[in-house]
Amino acid sequence: MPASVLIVDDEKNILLTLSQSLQLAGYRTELASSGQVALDVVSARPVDAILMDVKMPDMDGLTALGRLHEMKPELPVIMMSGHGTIDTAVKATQLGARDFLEKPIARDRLLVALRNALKHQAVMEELQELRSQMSRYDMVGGGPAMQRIFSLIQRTAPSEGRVLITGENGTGKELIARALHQNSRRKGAPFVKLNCAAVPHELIESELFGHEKGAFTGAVSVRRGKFELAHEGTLFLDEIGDMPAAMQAKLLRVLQEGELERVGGAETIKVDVRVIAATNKNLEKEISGGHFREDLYYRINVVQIHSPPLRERREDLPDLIDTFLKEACARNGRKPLTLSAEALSVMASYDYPGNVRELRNLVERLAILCEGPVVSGNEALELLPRGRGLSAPPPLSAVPSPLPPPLPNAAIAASEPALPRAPEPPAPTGFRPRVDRTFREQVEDAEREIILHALSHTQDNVTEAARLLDLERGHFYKKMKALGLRRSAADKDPSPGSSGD
Ligand SMILES: Nc1ncnc2c1ncn2[C@@H]1O[C@H](COP(=O)(O)OP(=O)(O)OP(=O)(O)O)[C@@H](O)[C@H]1O
Repeated sequence: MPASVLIVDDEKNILLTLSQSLQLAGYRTELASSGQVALDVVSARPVDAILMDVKMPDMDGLTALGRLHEMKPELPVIMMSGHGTIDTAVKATQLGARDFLEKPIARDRLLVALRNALKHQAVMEELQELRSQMSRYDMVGGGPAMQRIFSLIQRTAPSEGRVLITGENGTGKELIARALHQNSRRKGAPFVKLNCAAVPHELIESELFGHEKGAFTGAVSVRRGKFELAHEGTLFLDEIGDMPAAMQAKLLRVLQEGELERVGGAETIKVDVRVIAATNKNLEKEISGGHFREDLYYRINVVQIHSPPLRERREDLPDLIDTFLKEACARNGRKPLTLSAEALSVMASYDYPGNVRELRNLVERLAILCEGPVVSGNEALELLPRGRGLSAPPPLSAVPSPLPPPLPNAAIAASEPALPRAPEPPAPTGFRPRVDRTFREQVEDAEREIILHALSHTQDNVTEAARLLDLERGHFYKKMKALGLRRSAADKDPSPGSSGD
């Protein structure tokens, strides 16, 4: 549909001439003989742009412009005047006019001004839509990759289609899964998450399907699994590429038939769950290597959303940094910080192997350590891990900075409370600090490692393992439970209940 232009002038001839020119150029026109009539038209029906004279009896153009701007700040208005002075033009711009034309008006100049005003308007509307999508999905990023993701979320969320989200760690896969749930008809029901890589293989079935009382050692009461908990809602299976083969077959059955049995149970339970899965692995490679079932892959991969690494969408960095900086400053009770152009270019030269999660942590660190109010290039430089991931040398010479250098990992470890002494201290087996998992997740990983190591050292004797780590036996049990570890059949201890915890 052609754009509609409201022309406002008290001189009939001008109204008719301008209207003719615009109609010839393909616009629809409406005519108003005064500022008041223009206000009435705009409040009655939509117009796309206004062309308005300054000098009119009753209500002059500038007064009408001020009122219009209050009513519809986004509506583009082009002012025109036969006695245009610089002052009037400046005033009109201050009141929100998009352009100012001098009478007599050259047709070409008029058409260019109108085209520009409408184009500007379209861009603003697009930006507005993007902003509202971003706040709707709790995700930041206006670049083409994020726009593609928003559009896929918008089209997929209302359906029942299963979605496979792929991408490196920390790229926002869980946020996408949550956005899909929040924008689906299931949003009133639970969103339940299971990280398949974080649960020991022998526990994953009972985590997903639940268990009956006495199903195995430690199953002291009936427990509903994640599928039951997610009934009528969404189950997010993170790191599905790490699901053990036996479990993949069982998952396939639930996806095909919508029913399951709890571990140790005979009753068949019907579930209505939308499954969204995520992985940082290449599942096609996993299939060729015999580690992932092809039939399961096709079941979970109805729609695929790929979340690219941050280094491939650097255009999102300014928005992400700005958002995280505002959040971090508010959280740490300090005045808002801004980034200098040098700091931004330093931050943009880093590759972020831990993706958005790593960026968020670095920005938090900036908010805590920088003096402000503007972060300098050197402060940003000091913040980045040295010698890792820089895609190009930062454009600054490394001069001394007011910031302390980043804490080496050893120093961080040294500032943590030391583990209790034990007669034969078991060392964590394979834990390495990572930037792609949160602090809490890494501490839990380390705790799980320590406990499993102690248990293997004592042939699963819990009392002995707790003693070795200098922990209360009851506390040791609680920790195991919180970390998703269960006592194995080999555990020769009496039940934790008998210890009174
Ligand atoms: N587009 C985004 N806008 C705002 N925050 C984001 C965005 N993408 C990721 N984040 C933030 O980055 C962190 C990691 O995101 P998320 O947990 O969704 O990533 P993930 O890909 O699921 O990671 P993992 O594979 O390690 O589970 C979170 O703090 C999240 O809020």
